[in-house]
Amino acid sequence: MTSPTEPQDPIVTPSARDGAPGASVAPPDGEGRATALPGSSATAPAPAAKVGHAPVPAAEAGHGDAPALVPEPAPAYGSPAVSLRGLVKTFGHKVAVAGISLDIPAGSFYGLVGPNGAGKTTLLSMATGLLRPDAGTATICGVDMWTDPVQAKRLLGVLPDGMAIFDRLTGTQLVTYAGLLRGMDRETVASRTADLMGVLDLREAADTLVVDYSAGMTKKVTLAAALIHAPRVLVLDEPFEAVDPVSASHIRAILSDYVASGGTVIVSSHVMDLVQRMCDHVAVVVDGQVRAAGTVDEVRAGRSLEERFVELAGGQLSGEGLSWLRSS
Ligand SMILES: Nc1ncnc2c1ncn2[C@@H]1O[C@H](COP(=O)(O)OP(=O)(O)OP(=O)(O)O)[C@@H](O)[C@H]1O
Repeated sequence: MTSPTEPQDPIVTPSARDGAPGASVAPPDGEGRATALPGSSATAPAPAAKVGHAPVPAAEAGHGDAPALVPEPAPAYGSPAVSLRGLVKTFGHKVAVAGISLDIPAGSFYGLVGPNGAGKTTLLSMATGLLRPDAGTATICGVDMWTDPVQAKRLLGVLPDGMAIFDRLTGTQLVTYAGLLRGMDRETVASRTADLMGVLDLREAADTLVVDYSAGMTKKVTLAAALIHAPRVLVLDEPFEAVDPVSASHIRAILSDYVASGGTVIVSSHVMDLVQRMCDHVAVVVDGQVRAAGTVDEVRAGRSLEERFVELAGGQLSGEGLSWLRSS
């Protein structure tokens, strides 16, 4: 279900996947997993100066004779970049998210962890305007996602998990398209696209169709599309899945620079060691609820994050069962 207040973001429908860019642009379905190249239609301010360029002057925000968009002031360090209140989502009888409230401090590198099916993707989809909540609110730098989605999405870059993209474009075309959709001027888009393709080790594949990319390459080019407008908040669902270690290390360096320059990163991951090393905050989601949240040190409470995670998720570290599988 869509409502009149939903953002008019570029959405790739199945028919568009085989067609030209812009062949099928529709609002998000608001139910189930959206198929989207998420983002907004205007340039956001730029804490991500390290992604190849200095911060974007306000004048760059417009193109042609369009008036320049003046960036909103960044929230002070420590105030929430993302604030979630009482978010609920059910699918039939399944309660995917059961009333989650969470504050993500600005300038934090925030990990979201939880077992399979815990509700992480559903939560992030509601926070980023891809899935309408049954109840609750999500605000991005003080802007309500569901009452002012266009403004809220200007502040966001999103790497969704498992969504369709315009894969009949080349990598360069896809990233360029994402920048132009956000109202950036062609020169800046071209220059940043080249930077991103280089940093993400996609230069040789720049003119290859995305449909012919490997899973890791697709992940990287989607990340480039999420970064092109230098958003204030980056939401990344499983960004390292299928990505090789060298590329993963490049991505981590980009994200760390981004956070150091004032950006906020929210990353969902199943790799506890990575979250422990990379993130400064973490929330553990189990059965659609937050079981623990805070700084990584607070949550792990003197143990490894993996041990704490297993404890909170009610699991076990030692292998049991499947006795028939043992060879002796
Ligand atoms: N569109 C949908 N229709 C029906 N059920 C759904 C839908 N999306 C999610 N669910 C259910 O909601 C629950 C939470 O799913 P979600 O994808 O948010 O979990 P997750 O924590 O991201 O899992 P994973 O770590 O495996 O990716 C699961 O039980 C899932 O089956």
